Amino acid sequence: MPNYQSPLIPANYSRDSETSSNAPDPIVETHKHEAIACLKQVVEPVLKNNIVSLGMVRNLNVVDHYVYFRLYIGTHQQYLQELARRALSSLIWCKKTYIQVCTIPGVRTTLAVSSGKGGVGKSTTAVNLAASLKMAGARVGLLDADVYGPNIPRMLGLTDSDVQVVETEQGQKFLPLEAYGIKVMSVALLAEPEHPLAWRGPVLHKIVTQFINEVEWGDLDYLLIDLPPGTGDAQITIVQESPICGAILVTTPQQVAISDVRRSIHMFRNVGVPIIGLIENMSYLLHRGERIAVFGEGGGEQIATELQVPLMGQIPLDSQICQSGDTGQLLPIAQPDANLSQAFRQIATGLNNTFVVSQSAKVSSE
Ligand SMILES: Nc1ncnc2c1ncn2[C@@H]1O[C@H](COP(=O)(O)OP(=O)(O)OP(=O)(O)O)[C@@H](O)[C@H]1O
Repeated sequence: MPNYQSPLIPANYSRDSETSSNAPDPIVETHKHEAIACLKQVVEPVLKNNIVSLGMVRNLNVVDHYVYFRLYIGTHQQYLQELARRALSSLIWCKKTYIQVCTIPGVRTTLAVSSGKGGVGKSTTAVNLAASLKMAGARVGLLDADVYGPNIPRMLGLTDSDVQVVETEQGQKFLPLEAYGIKVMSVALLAEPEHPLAWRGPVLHKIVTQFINEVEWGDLDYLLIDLPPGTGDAQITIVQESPICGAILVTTPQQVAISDVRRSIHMFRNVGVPIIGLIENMSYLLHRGERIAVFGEGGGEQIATELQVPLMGQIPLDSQICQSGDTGQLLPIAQPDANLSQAFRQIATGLNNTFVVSQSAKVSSE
């Protein structure tokens, strides 16, 4: 896998030993549980949770007396590797630990923006959230990985732009474009215009891993990844291949959108990626100071309570957001006092309190 530190596979490691028997070896299973229990003692101090619950430890395997796993972390969290190694050293049977560190160089916090179904305003949310984070002083990148409908370049007025390739120490990389101070890369920028993006299986996997690893982002506080809607191949590949710290789910108040969100939440939990929260888009229409619930009421709150995820914010319907989508003007920048801009600002502040502000507080206290 390009740009990931080489996995130091033990010399006597063989994939056959993973598959030689269908029945799980009870000793291996016990050792795996013990290894996970040790890793659960390693706490990420800013997020105040252990690295297993944060979805940072994946593909954990025990072969003979060796523990192998992938550690998905931000560029500022390299120290967790040493803490994980130390935690495992308490296992008397464990002779050596092999950790494959998976990081996007320069990127601190990678967040996925996802939705259970298409058309709920996922890309609109990703773009406006990126703009609000940028307005709050963060360095932001936006990766449009919606292979089935990449429309972020159009939303940012970047349709005719060419992507440059640069030489770096790690080989050739794509240079992201920039709009409103946000770094942008999209599958649409690499595809032929008007050519349908019907990527599947290995091609999809290759494109996605290239995207994640072969873009020269520079230093970013946040990389927002706009995922394709739903819970299919493409989403799972991206989520499994990238150091995503958490997922933000976008829904509308309608019942049908909510049942899809439920499926999405289960998918993220199955692959061990924490849900940061839920954004209810198109929540209401503001008319003469009154909120009109065009698509029903309370859906976001209901699912947030049911599945125990925070409701990060409710975004109103606003016809101006469509204009901004079509003309490349962003409401949080052009009209920071608009109701919709304020709703996004509140969400950005919440994220900054979790990921960036508290992190700088940590750095200054060190
Ligand atoms: N809060 C809002 N108020 C008014 N219109 C909105 C709002 N959010 C999104 N829209 C409009 O809804 C349409 C769909 O939005 P968008 O493309 O962001 O959805 P999506 O979930 O990313 O769709 P897909 O996943 O199918 O690409 C767009 O025309 C967008 O301008």
